[in-house]
Amino acid sequence: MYVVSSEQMRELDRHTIEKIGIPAVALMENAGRVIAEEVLKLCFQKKAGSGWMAEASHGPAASDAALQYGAADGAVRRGVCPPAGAFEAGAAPLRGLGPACPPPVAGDELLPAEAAGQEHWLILAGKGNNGGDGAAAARYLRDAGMRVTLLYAAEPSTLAGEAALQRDAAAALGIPALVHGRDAVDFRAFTGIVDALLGTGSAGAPRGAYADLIRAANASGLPIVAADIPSGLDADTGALHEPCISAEVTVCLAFLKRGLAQYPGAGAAGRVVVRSIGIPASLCRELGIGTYLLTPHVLRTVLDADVARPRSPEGHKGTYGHVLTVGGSRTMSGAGLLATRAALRAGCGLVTWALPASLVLPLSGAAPEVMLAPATDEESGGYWDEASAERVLELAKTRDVLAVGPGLGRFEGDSGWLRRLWEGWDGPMVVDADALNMLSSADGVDAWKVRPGATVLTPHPGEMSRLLGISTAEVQRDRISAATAYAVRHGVTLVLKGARTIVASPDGSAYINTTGTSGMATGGTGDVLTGIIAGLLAQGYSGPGAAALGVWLHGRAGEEAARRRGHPASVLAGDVIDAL
Ligand SMILES: NC(=O)C1=CN([C@@H]2O[C@H](COP(=O)(O)OP(=O)(O)OC[C@H]3O[C@@H](n4cnc5c(N)ncnc54)[C@H](OP(=O)(O)O)[C@@H]3O)[C@@H](O)[C@H]2O)[C@@H](O)CC1
Ligand SMILES: Nc1ncnc2c1ncn2[C@@H]1O[C@H](COP(=O)(O)OP(=O)(O)O)[C@@H](O)[C@H]1O
Ligand SMILES: [K+]
Repeated sequence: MYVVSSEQMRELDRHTIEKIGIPAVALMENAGRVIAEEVLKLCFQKKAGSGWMAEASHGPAASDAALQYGAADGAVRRGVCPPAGAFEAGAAPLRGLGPACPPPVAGDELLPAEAAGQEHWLILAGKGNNGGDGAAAARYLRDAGMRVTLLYAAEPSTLAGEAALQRDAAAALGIPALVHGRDAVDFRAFTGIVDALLGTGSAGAPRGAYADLIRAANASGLPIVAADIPSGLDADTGALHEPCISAEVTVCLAFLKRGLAQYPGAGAAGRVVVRSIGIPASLCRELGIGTYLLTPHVLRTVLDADVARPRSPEGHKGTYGHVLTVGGSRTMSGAGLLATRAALRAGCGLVTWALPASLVLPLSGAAPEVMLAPATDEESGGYWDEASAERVLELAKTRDVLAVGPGLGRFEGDSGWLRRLWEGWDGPMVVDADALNMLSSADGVDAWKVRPGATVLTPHPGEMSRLLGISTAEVQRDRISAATAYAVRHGVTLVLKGARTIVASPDGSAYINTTGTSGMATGGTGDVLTGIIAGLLAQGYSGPGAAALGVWLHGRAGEEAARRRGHPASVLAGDVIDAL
């Protein structure tokens, strides 16, 4: 699934209208229609969930709707909404039972007429095209049997172009139109709100009437369906302006906007449904859009990485590569162990763990599948030293991938030590934890050799802030840009961790992950990720492929660990490895 910025969305709109010849008003008409459809589905879901449908439905309308949602799987009884964007034409006829053909279904009747008649929705409309979408949606909702009232943020005469056409069409149908500041509005008279105040053309915090209406809508307690984005959300970064709509559903038009894929925006948007409005997806490819939501389909088709991870029946341990983990120290040996075990669970053939010499004996047997290699002299007291770089390079000669950082600690001359590995080892390398801090404190990183092998950096936001020399808050304000800019500039794959982890590749493309759980906010899960990515690199995946598949699998394993434990709060990093 493509993820676009406002600027890219404008380009896609322009191209569709000017080059393909689809009139702007047709796009807006489609927008209005899909927004209305999602409102009707939400109403249906709420009615079905409340049991109203079962009690009140003796008439044909309710059974029509049930047919449309495929009642056979029990979805209607449980009040579960059908999959986003999926409209069933009708349930399959029951063969051999009853009439051969089901009765005709009114395809537009998404909500039984009786239920629609109980709804009265307030459509908040801005003066731009987002407001035009709202006016178009109002007509479809009215046509479905709902009462609707438009509330304009500005004098309706200020609407222009397609939005003015939609305003006039709604007025011609007699849809009541109120204007903020002129007409008194009691929000308690309504059953739901469509937020069509501000879309991708908005800039900065909502002003004046827009801010008043957003506050009133949030305070009303009514369900809010946002058109395209919640008003007040920065569509590019996911930052929330004050105030910002808190939506139950966001009907995102054409393509997912960046701000809906990142927190805190994802939280304000509620359930996000991306609906087509006639802008062809092939245009994204033509216009070079390279930001994606990370799905198994994107992994397979864009990154050549299959979540099924097929293995050759005749493969042997040599087929799947050998990882050298470089990490662990006296007070943080567990980090090295977690990365090492995770690499094995990710499916590589062999793992050797290089660690300070005095830790070898105490840790022998901690993971029987792992080989241990002393990387320092006995005197190091369980910590790393500058001289160990040569020994690590020697060990690396017979291994395929280096995973450097978990539990490493800092030591005298460590940035020079990292540079020795960076420039002396040409194969794939994962750089994490204190190795990232060594990189941050190194002088003149730009002069370091460009590595021929894949280089994957896995910072959390704090480590990213040190790499960029900006605050963590600044990193979080626009995570996609921060990750992409660094990856392109330094020719590395950069994994910016945290909820909705971003994988940025050196060619400028970026992938936003959606797997994972808050249960993974616990010490050691980052070390597990490092091991997984190293294990995948050893099996021959590209840097971006290993990083993206690794992040996806890591999140899925975290979800599974939370399920097994019964609560996310009880997940330990080791559980994530066990769930792989
Ligand atoms: N063909 C297309 O393009 C299609 C577009 N589509 C839809 O259009 C949306 C984009 O529409 P858009 O570009 O007209 O901008 P939009 O989001 O309505 O806001 C602009 C208006 O808001 C105002 N305003 C801005 N910032 C403000 C603030 N902070 N506080 C207060 N006011 C503020 C600004 O006023 P101004 O500052 O210019 O006086 C201007 O009047 C897109 O999200 C999708 O829903 C679909 O119909 C499909 C076809
Ligand atoms: N709320 C969350 N949702 C999804 N994933 C999360 C969440 N919180 C943390 N994670 C994941 O857990 C891992 C934590 O890594 P990190 O901060 O490096 O921990 P550590 O250094 O203790 O190993 C990252 O992969 C991060 O994306
Ligand atoms: K909106």
